[in-house]
Amino acid sequence: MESPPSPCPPSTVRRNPPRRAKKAPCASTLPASASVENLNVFLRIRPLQVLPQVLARKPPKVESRANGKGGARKVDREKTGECLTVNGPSSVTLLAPSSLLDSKRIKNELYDGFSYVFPSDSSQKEVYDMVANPLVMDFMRGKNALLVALGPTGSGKTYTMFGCAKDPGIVPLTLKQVFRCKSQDDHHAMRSYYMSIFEIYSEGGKGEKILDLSGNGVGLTFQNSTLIGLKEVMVSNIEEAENLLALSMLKRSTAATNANEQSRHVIKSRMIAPKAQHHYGARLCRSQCIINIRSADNSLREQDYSSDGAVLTIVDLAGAEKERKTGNQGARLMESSFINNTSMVFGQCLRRLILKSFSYFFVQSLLEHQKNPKKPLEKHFKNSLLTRYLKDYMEGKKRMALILTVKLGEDDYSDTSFLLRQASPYMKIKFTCVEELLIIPSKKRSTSSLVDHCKRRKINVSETLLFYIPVADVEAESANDRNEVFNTFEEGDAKKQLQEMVVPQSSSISSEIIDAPTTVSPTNDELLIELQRRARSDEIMRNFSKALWTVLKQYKQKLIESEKNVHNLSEAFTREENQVIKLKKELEELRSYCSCHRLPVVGESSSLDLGPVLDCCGSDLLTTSQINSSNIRADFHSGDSVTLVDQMPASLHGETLIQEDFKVLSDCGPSCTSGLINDSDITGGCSSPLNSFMDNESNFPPPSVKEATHLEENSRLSKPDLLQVQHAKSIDKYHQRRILKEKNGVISKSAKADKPKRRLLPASTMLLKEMTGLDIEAGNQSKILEGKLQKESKE
Ligand SMILES: Nc1ncnc2c1ncn2[C@@H]1O[C@H](COP(=O)(O)OP(=O)(O)OP(=O)(O)O)[C@@H](O)[C@H]1O
Repeated sequence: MESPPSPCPPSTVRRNPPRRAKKAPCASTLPASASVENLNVFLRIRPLQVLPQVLARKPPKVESRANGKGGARKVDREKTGECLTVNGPSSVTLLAPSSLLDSKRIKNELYDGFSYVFPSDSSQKEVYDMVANPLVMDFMRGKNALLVALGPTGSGKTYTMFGCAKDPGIVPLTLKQVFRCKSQDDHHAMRSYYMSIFEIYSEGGKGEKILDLSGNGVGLTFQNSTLIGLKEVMVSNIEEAENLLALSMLKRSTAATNANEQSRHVIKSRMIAPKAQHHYGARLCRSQCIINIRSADNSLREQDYSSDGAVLTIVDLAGAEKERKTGNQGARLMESSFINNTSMVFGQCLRRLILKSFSYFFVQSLLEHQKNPKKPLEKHFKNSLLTRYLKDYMEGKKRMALILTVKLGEDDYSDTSFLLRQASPYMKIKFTCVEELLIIPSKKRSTSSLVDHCKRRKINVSETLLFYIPVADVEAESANDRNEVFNTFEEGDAKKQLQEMVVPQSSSISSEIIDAPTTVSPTNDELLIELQRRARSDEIMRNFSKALWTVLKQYKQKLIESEKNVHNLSEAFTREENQVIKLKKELEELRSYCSCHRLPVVGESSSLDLGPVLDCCGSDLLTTSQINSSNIRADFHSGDSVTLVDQMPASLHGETLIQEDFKVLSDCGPSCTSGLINDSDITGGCSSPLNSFMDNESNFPPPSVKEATHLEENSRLSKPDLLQVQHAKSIDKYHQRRILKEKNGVISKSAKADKPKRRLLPASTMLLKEMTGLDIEAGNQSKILEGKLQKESKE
């Protein structure tokens, strides 16, 4: 039965949406197969003054508040100096101090939707029954559970969790309940229980440390989501468990700050025996204390114990405090910063859970992630050791409950207001993908058969679906929430996409389930477990694909870089090739200029002027007289000619010739291409290249008168004689030019050094012999012999 939302007076602001307060779950009412649950957030108000008579008085009757009216207690703030009034079992009003109210800056605030509000006169037993007992029952059924106490310093967290000797708190009462069940139920009697207690603290604010309280009090390290070295102590009965608890509490690091000086006075005034104070941690603790109770199946081998069984975790957080108020300095200030940081991170994780419970969280974050892959999915739990340890809870994979403790005094208004504002949205958190750990063997078997069946049916369930299956199955309230979720999406693609993702898949899965053979009739709970398992494997695959994606991206980057390199190299190669082509062209050009190197092809009626040929060989030792021009006349055509350079020995290829000279000599060439040399060739010299050379060479002296007459005489000579004359003239020109250049210092020493040597004579002769088939030397020798004979005959 649900109570109507509390009315909100005009002078009061409603801080959280008017939700129908849920009936506080208790052992008897909590359904075993509840699949979707809200996070239970309880509020406990510490009495304004903790007097011995408070402890001594009898606890009020629970029924009077449970009906929704008994808890309401209108308090006249002016009279009591209280800042909080209880309106009902699920709502409170925070009364602003009169100074702030008068300035109209602040209004009274109404906080609604708590699982239950424990007024200041609530007893420990009452708190246990409402808060912890349902979790203990779940634990005994094999479900994991977590209970966390949150609140400002001195608000009664430790008191609520541990209590005192006379009035034990949640932890000792839990242990009692566990061992009572063990003794009463045969099934539980088969199980063993292990306890581990440790604290996370900061020594002078220098990093977070973990201390094993249940073991030897040694420091622990946290690696890969496990505490290394944490000792689990097996407890067989309530006495053992209580002793271990008392010993551990003695080890717990404590220190008082200015802020809880008052509390210390309270302790003193309560006149609780020091032993009792220490017995259940009534000291003021500046560390996060974590108590684990684990159940294990006796039938399992020892090595399997650690992985088996449910765990009930109870956390007593160190109280957040305002540095301004405490006046902490130095190491104490650092320490309180660490505590505040842990509280803040814890709050961030819970706020993230709120989004997650609205189902579209994953879709939204995945869409965001797809848009901007560099943006990491936020993981606040990594920011503190406690939240890292409680990772599964912080990700909504396991159930938990919160108990907020607040102080009632007007001085505590800001602390109380801060906590209530921070915690009021936590009530929206829903557990939709809790990983169930069923320890009952029969259930295990049925689950595995269901898993096999589902495998056969190839039911494909995505994580998104996981959120909606229970939503579709459960009732109207959940359906409304789903609509809320859809409505939060803007009209357009995103909404369509989400609907497409959800609706067809859920319909397909339901049809699959309907089609399934009637021999297997899995319950919703079992189906949910299977879906959760699948969601987990989906998540693993998603993470794997993310990693793969990252690696592929890196490879792609490398590929692009190497492609660029290849491109650059190919460009360089093309440049080099062009360069080579250019150089080849230049070489060709040079060769083409060097037409005098062309060897005449011996034709049928070839007539050759050997002058240029001899010139090009640099054979200045050859004289016209040595050449029988009539014998070596050749008529060659440019097209048929074979280059002399190609056929010359390597030693003659431009190595022994001075380049400059080579050019000069080569310039004579084209004159030869015209076939037989005309008279004009002799008088006018060579054809254009030679002419141009002659014209350009201003330093070249014009022919003397003597030479002119000699030329005239020559013009009357026969053609073979003319050839001789032309040859002699070109050699003459060559010599003249050399002398001129030497004078002008154009020819360098090295060039002089490269001057053709005498030994070239046989080579050129050989070449000529080869090319023309004429034996110049033989001819010369025969000439000499002829001359000698003539001389002798004259004599
Ligand atoms: N409901 C209560 N009834 C009687 N005494 C209470 C109650 N709540 C708290 N106290 C007393 O108030 C004092 C401070 O409480 P407690 O040490 O539990 O605060 P705390 O929130 O744990 O502080 P811290 O965060 O600094 O550890 C203690 O002496 C405790 O006995």
